[in-house]
Amino acid sequence: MDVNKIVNAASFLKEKYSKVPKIGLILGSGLGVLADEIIEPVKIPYNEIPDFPVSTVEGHAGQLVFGDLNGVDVVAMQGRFHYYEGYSFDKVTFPVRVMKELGVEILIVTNAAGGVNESFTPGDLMLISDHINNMGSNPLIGPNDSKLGVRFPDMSEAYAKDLRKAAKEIAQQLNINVKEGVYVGNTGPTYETPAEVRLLRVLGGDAVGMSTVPEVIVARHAGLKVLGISCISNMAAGILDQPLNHEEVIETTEKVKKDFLQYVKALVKNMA
Ligand SMILES: Nc1nc2ncn(CCNC(CO)CO)c2c(=O)[nH]1
Repeated sequence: MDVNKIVNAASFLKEKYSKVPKIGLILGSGLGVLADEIIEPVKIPYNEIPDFPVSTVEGHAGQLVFGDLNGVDVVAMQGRFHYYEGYSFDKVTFPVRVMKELGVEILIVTNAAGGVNESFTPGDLMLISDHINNMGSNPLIGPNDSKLGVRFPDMSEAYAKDLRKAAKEIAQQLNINVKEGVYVGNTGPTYETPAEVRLLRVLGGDAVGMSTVPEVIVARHAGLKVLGISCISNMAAGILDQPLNHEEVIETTEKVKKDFLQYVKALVKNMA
């Protein structure tokens, strides 16, 4: 990872938005609607930001949105980058490095995911308690730049306990039934097979997706606190014995957006 590119991109963005965002948000498939809630937004298309990739997936816009969300200065990624798009892990996680350089302290990462835990129902929100990196690689492989983080980062609390505790309390206050579980990150772009789902369940997985793990690894390397939320957009392969498709993912996230918006806005306010 080239530190000069991180500093250059951050300098470009600081010219556009002078405040220091405390919270960074990565909005998954169909969840970008949260960025539309940002007050006095400053929107910067990814293709204008030096060394930023561009999103190529339906349900992922392609812009950074700075502004006020429930009284807190935030920067939201309306559209994320995925390894399956052909981007390197460096490219996928570059926005997290830039968020750190901008002064972000807490990263809220969201995604749409398949339910591996058979007690889940499409439309559930799941607080991520931990993750399993099933992507066969790691964004930190290669020379370590100590200016960015330590060589061997601790991952025993990748998802901050205090933030998760507060998030569960807020869910109760809002009467939102939030699950909690382990997110498994696959490379994609294929959805998982029924046999893989059975393996992931044996391994302790509760939800499966194609993102989040690289961004969280880099966020922890950079010293950001992390809170993760999955929107269970369908059940994983073999559970309902029906084919999986991206259109269903988008449809389900559309159905849950009211609860999702209310919940994440309350979480942000609590982090002020
Ligand atoms: N069974 C299952 N359901 C899912 N819903 C969302 N995703 C995350 C992947 N999202 C892709 C394709 O929808 C777009 O980024 C998945 C997944 O990987 N598996």
